[in-house]
Amino acid sequence: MLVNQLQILQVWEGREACRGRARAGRSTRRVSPRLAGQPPTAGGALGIACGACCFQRSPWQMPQLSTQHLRGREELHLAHLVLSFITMGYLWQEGEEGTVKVLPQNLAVPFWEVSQALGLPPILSHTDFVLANWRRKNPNRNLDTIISLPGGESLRGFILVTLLVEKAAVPGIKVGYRRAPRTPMGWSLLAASPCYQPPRGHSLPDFHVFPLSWKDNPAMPDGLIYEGVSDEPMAYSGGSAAQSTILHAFDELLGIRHTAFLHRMRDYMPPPHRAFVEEIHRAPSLKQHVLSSGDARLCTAFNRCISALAEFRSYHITIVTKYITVAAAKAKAGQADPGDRAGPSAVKPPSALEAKGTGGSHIFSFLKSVRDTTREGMISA
Ligand code: HEM
Repeated sequence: MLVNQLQILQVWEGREACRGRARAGRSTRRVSPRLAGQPPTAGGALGIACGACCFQRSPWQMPQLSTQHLRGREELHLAHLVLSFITMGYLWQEGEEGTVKVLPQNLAVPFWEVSQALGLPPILSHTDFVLANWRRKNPNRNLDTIISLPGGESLRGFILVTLLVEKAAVPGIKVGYRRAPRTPMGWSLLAASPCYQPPRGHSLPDFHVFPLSWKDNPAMPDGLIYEGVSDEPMAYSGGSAAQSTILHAFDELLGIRHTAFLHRMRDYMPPPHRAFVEEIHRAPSLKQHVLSSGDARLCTAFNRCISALAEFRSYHITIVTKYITVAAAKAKAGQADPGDRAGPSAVKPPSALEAKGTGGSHIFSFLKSVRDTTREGMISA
């Protein structure tokens, strides 16, 4: 079977999958086939809400997907989204133990080709997980994700909340780009903060599937071999909102310099986003302009933007604290989120976030240092 662009679109919309299931009278498999003593499949164990059953065969048996029919950025992004989720399902279907070291050629080659065409790394990034992963339920209704992972409603809520934060930042980005000193960027960030709250009825997410990295990950110390692409393993960081362009753009606009880690995250942005951030970096300094103007009102407006950015980051730290504490407590009690169909083991926080004696202290010191560096960007009176 040659999977062309149309089939990928059908996978996206889940229509073919649903029809296929209806014809065959079977339901979507949600149990790990490896655990069930069957060969692993590309998407089955993911419980992907869309067309996973199109990929109910092992990637080793699956025909090599052709990317030659994909046209335009939208289709490429959609293909990247689908291939990245299938890859994640294949690699992590049994959690962090017993991870595979080789991505089969049938999956690796098309994933690599689509990634090259988009200038994105061949891994599920923020671009896939959030920016490309939404649709309207119908023209007048609310947003929904295209693909989700086990994690129930809470994970779907997390994806959409992050998307709303991106949306809330748009006015700030627009004004910031025009570099008007009386930017309402601060308001934009303040408007984004409440978006952090889980939507009504949704609890905090159980990210048992995170971190989905094969860089600096003890479970995959050498990275991943993309069969048919290279014999050498390659290492990539998984998706994180640290790869979101909005915060990088605001930081550059306000002259805030951050860590090597955050800089490295720019490699995970779509090239036009990266170019946008770099263009702001190259432009004459806004802070210098405000300072040399000697205008007290400009200084106040500038500082208000810095405060809003620091407040936003403080709020984020509060949410991350809640998540780590709640997830650790749930894991201890062996409780699952009611919306999570994957069972009690699913509430186990990922090892990188786990309070393994450190209480996740490395994460908090990182996030706090980013917040404190932001505060240091203030113009003193
Ligand atoms: C329960 C929800 C969340 C958790 C547990 C969480 C966790 C984390 C963690 C652990 C990091 C450290 C970097 C990394 O490991 O990649 C991080 C960074 C970051 N997160 Fe979140 N996050 C959450 C929600 C959000 C949302 C909704 C946004 C909105 C865009 C966001 C934006 C960021 C940004 C921009 C960074 C980079 C650090 C910075 O610029 O301050 N996070 N997050």
